[in-house]
Amino acid sequence: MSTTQSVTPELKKWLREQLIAGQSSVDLVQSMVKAGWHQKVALEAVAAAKLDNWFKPEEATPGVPEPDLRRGGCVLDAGDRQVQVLMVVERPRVVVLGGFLDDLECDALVEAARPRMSRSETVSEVQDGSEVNMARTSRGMFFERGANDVVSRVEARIARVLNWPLENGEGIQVLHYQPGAEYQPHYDYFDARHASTASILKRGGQRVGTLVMYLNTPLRGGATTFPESKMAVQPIKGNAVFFSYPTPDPSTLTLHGGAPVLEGEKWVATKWMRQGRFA
Ligand SMILES: O=C(O)CCC(=O)C(=O)O
Ligand SMILES: [Fe+2]
Repeated sequence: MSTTQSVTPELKKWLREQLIAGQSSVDLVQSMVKAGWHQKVALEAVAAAKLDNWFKPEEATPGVPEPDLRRGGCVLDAGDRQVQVLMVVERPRVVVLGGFLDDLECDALVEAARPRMSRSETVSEVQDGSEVNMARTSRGMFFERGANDVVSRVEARIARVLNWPLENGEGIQVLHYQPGAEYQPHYDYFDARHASTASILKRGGQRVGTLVMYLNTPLRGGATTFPESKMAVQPIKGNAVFFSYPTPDPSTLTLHGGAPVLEGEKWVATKWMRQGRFA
């Protein structure tokens, strides 16, 4: 063969499939060499196929909130501050953000929420409305959208970083977990089988994304866990975990929970984002 071997689209496709099927790069290079390819060409072709298999942000699902990661930025411009991109996962779609809130914002949210906390409720599975649920042993409250200056500032930041209209966001919810308290794994979208879902969906449609912001750092425990992908995000003050789910379906792998707090306490603020305007 000549030294100007060129890799055909068919070969690229085959390499990508082999990599997805679990073939090692070394084995693939060896089989290409056996088939007459120059080692250098084979190495480059396999490396290119590996890159092709990596998640391409421009192919992100439309119709859900999503930070702009197209240019591989490690830091996002949130308007009034720079937010760090700490981890990016394709499926479930999870992005961990660093420095989303500053310490003063975290403290202000906790202090504004503290006098208004009551035992958290979840949407009732049997009747219209919500009820106290043993799976959720935290205490919580909701801020109306734009409830105070800090809430407004944080809501504007969320809309900008996640490219999602502020009007599609529910009011921020603050949760407080004492030692032993947890939020057992659940999906944030509304389950079509529940009696109350039809009336909930009239206000802005389904939830399609969640941002959980950590308002303090517990001493031990309290991670946000994604059991299906065996992933845990540690709750560090000021950081946030974002995840999205284009369909209200377990295939999104967005089952998640708040692991029990083992020592200290845990405060989070959650913003749920709807498909349409949440009025
Ligand atoms: O506390 C956590 O880490 C998770 C909170 C959560 O799942 C929610 O607010 O929907
Ligand atoms: Fe949740």
